[in-house]
Amino acid sequence: MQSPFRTRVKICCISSIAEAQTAIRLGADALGLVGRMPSGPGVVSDDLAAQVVQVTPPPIATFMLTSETTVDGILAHQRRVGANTIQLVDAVSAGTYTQLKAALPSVKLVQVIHVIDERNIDEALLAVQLGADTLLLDSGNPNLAVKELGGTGRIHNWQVSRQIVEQSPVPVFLAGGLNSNNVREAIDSVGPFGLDICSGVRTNGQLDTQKLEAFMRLLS
Ligand SMILES: O=C(O)c1ccccc1N[C@@H]1O[C@H](COP(=O)(O)O)[C@@H](O)[C@H]1O
Repeated sequence: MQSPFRTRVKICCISSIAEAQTAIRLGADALGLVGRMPSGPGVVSDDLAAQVVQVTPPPIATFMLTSETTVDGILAHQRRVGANTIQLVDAVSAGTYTQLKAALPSVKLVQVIHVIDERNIDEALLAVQLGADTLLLDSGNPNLAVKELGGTGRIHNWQVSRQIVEQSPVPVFLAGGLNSNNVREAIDSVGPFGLDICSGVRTNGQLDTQKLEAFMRLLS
């Protein structure tokens, strides 16, 4: 899929209504709300996530990040939060996308691929075949004893990510360690549809307006 005229931006780890409003004011296309995770700095309660969803106007998308892997667990999480997009940060079994779409026809499904090596290309294309609406390439490691499913602040192998972008029939977001120092190189080398950022626009865990403004100015 070709890049849009302006690379889209999802601001993740939203931790208050005020942060959501700041992100929207500065140009975010989507907000990320991190549910319960085995590790990572961005987790918020389902109650807060639901409040942010309630105050977010169209056309801004609300991405609920879930580490649930069963259909029932994912549906229960979505019912608590009400987001219009579900970001699956862990691998799910083959029939999951079809069952989620049947239960939630208007909710979009984003599959995260943690890019480690070229084997992730097949994993990404299979997720699309099975029903993922969008891919998001991040830098976690689901093979660790305590899984890392995102929020690492690290970049990954962007050459593999580029190959996924070139072969994917659906939009691809790039995540993992992005900031205003590397965002231009990320866009030029990977050519993603969108970018997804958490730690790179924060200071001491709080959304930093100056960092976010600097980041947004560098997009094309
Ligand atoms: O932020 C977290 O705590 C988190 C935990 C588990 C899964 C995803 C998480 N956040 C996502 O990770 C990406 C990358 O973060 P960073 O920019 O490298 O800090 C972020 O965009 C969120 O989508």
